[in-house]
Amino acid sequence: MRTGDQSADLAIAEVRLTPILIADPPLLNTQGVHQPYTPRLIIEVVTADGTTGVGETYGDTRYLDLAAPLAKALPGHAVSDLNGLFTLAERVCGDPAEVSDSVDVGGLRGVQTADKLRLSVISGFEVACLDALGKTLGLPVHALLGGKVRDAVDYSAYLFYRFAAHPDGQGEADDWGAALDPEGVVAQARRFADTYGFGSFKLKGGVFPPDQEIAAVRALAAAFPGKPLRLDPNGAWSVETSLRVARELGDVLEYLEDPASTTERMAQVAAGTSVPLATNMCVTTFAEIPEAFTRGAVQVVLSDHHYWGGLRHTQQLAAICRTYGVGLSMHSNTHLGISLAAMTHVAATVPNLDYACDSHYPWQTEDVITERHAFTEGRLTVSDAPGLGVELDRDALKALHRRWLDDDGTMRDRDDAAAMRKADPQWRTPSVPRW
Ligand SMILES: O=C([O-])C(=O)C[C@H](O)[C@@H](O)C(=O)[O-]
Ligand SMILES: [Mg+2]
Repeated sequence: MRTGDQSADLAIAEVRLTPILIADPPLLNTQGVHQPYTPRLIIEVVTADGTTGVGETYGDTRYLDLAAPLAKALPGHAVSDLNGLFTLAERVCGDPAEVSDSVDVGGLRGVQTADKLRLSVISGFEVACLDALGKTLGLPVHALLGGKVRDAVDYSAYLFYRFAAHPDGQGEADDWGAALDPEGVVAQARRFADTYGFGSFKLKGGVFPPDQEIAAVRALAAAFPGKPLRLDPNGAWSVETSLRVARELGDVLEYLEDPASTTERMAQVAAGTSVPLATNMCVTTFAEIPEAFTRGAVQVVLSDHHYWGGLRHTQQLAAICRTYGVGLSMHSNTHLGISLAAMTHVAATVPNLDYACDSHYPWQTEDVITERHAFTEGRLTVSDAPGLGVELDRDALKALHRRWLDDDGTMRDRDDAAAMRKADPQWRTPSVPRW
């Protein structure tokens, strides 16, 4: 690696795509339960003078299908030409075969569109290019994005109802036990607080009838007085139910996340409550912003560099939110340390990141980096090392890729409803509003 070399050859010589399967605990959401293993894609770009940058994104088949032509077209393209990366992707990626208007379970992030799939793929390449560029120039990614405005980024505990073990007995065992009632949720929160120092808590809801989830949030409020709390049923409730929950929990919620699906329903809920509404479902693209913001349907947007199209798009989203006086938080779903590094770099550059970011990372026991990120007092220190500041663990990558190769295809596309059918053969993705 040549650092600080202004005359380095930034042209991409090689791109490596490695699909992997990573262990995921039996976490519950409104669609079902997480699979024992979930797909991710690790992207490496190697410059002509041998610097390697790494990126990470979704690894389901439809993402792999778009990543392959982009990887093939990239050699010769400069890692510094990030605008050109988007143009190239539009030209070579084509339209994905399978796009539906159903909610994408790989992150429960609103409807699927061809653009969103493409942007999710580009984001992994953008991060890899920025990592390579930073390593070449001897600069951290946050410096390439304009510089950090904070030295540490706050994260929130991401609480889930969960089974003790996967219904089919597969997957990696852990010692968290089941969390299916308020006591279980509080015990989980306690462990998150003690181990990582998190000072705010989000409960993934939409799993049990609302009164049970209200009881769980009340129990959290009693156990952690004054701490910011969030509840996210992923659009499972009607407008009436959303308003009832907002009334009952208004005194303890920092925000209510996607209580109802669609901008229309969110606008109706927002009109009837002063509890801020957050979303990572009805505002997930720039095109969805005007209607939602002008109607006051959401007060907080959860950014996510994966599906917004990278770190620079996240900064653009932040600027629009600032303009409209809408708050900004950060969404997460099952991801590894490369993505957490990218999230932390961009979060460090956004002045109006008003809330602690979500991260699934504590639930992930496997990683492809040599040194895992460590939360202290619920925060991650922003790395000043060149690039992302992480190093790929090639042995781990190989082993997780081996798992992907050995899989018969059942785990290669995340399907929480199918995973739930192992426990309940009649289970179908619930239609919304569910309650
Ligand atoms: O709405 C959210 O915050 C998410 O969808 C985050 C995650 O994808 C989560 O719900 C999950 O993985 O079950
Ligand atoms: Mg959400």
